[in-house]
Amino acid sequence: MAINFSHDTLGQRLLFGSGKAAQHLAMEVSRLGAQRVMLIAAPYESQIAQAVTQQISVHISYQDVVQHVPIEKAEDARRVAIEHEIDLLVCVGGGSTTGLAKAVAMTTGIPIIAVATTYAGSEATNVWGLTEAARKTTGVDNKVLPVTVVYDAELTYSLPVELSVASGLNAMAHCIDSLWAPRADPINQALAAEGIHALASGLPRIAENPIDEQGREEALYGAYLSAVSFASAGSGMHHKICHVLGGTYNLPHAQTHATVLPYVLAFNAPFAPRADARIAAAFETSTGLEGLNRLREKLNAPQALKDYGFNEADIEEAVSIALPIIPESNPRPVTAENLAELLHAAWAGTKPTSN
Ligand SMILES: NC(=O)C1=CN([C@@H]2O[C@H](COP(=O)(O)OP(=O)(O)OC[C@H]3O[C@@H](n4cnc5c(N)ncnc54)[C@H](O)[C@@H]3O)[C@@H](O)[C@H]2O)C=CC1
Ligand SMILES: O=C(O)/C=C\C(=O)CC(=O)O
Repeated sequence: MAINFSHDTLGQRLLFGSGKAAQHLAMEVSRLGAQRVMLIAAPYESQIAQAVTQQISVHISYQDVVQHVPIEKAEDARRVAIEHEIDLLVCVGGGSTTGLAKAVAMTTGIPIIAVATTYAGSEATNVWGLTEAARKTTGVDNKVLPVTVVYDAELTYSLPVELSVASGLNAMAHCIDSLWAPRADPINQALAAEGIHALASGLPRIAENPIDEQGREEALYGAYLSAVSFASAGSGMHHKICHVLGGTYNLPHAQTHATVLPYVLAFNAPFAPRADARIAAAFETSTGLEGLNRLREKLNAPQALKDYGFNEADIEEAVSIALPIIPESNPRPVTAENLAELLHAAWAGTKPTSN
């Protein structure tokens, strides 16, 4: 078969090493010649942030982080950065913290160093997200891509197992959705497949022992691959559904991804045999869904959207918001009926099966 595609690779430095975050961060701050650092870290992440920034000088610390980046929070952080003439943003935390740093970078152009402490992967994408009037908007802008990412598995030891599992499955969703997303190509598909493999290996080790260094390192490695493939391939059907659930109904991000993913895989797999074969190979199972379901059982993964605050009565509205934004690249035609059926199943937590 002829090989014919175009692919953009984003430029970013990655420093990966357990126990080395403080040293790596100091090295990067000095390399960039930054004088006025704004540290962004949520209250839960402040202990980690304190340890990681001990070798650098922080001009101001900012903690007002809210998931899905409400516009008024973004505007306040931008104001603070401008008032303090900040020349470098250092964010230490999960996707919400990185998301706030990105919102500041988007309008000010201030560079970011991201020290990631979950598996959301925002640190490795040029995708921003903002929520205004109960609608989440996402966009792409290279200004928001952190110049450097620092990964240190030890910083993730404190992430509770339940959140590690949900966040790891958010990364898994980046990989799986990338296989049929609008800009899917052989390069991002290869990264996605390796990401699935790494996450499937690392996450069960974490569920068994949250301070398992190998498991934590594999999960971070998988998260990075997942984010690079997602940034390159774009948002597929799965991400569009989850953005509506997160932005409009304020559902928790990682748990929502973890719950919806098997339903989207079950929905698309019969219409995407090559993607399914790739997912199955990465899981070393006979179908992708078998691999994902087995992993989810091992991890005791989130099961039903009703457990995370989604109301059955909101399904119709969610369908009407999500349907127009589902990409045409989706392998299976999506209708109001089959999307409502998918959301009903995800709401109730019935076993995801292909038909
Ligand atoms: N722009 C992009 O490419 C992406 C953006 N996102 C965005 O990221 C947000 C979700 O990020 P998540 O990381 O799932 O959640 P999060 O950043 O909201 O973190 C969840 C909770 O875990 C705590 N936490 C983080 N790291 C910890 C650690 N090591 N130990 C103990 N507690 C820790 C946080 O303080 C928070 O309370 C959403 O707003 C989502 O839209 C997610 C993926 C990609
Ligand atoms: O849904 C995801 O995991 C990926 C992208 C976003 O969440 C976009 C954002 O809101 O920053």
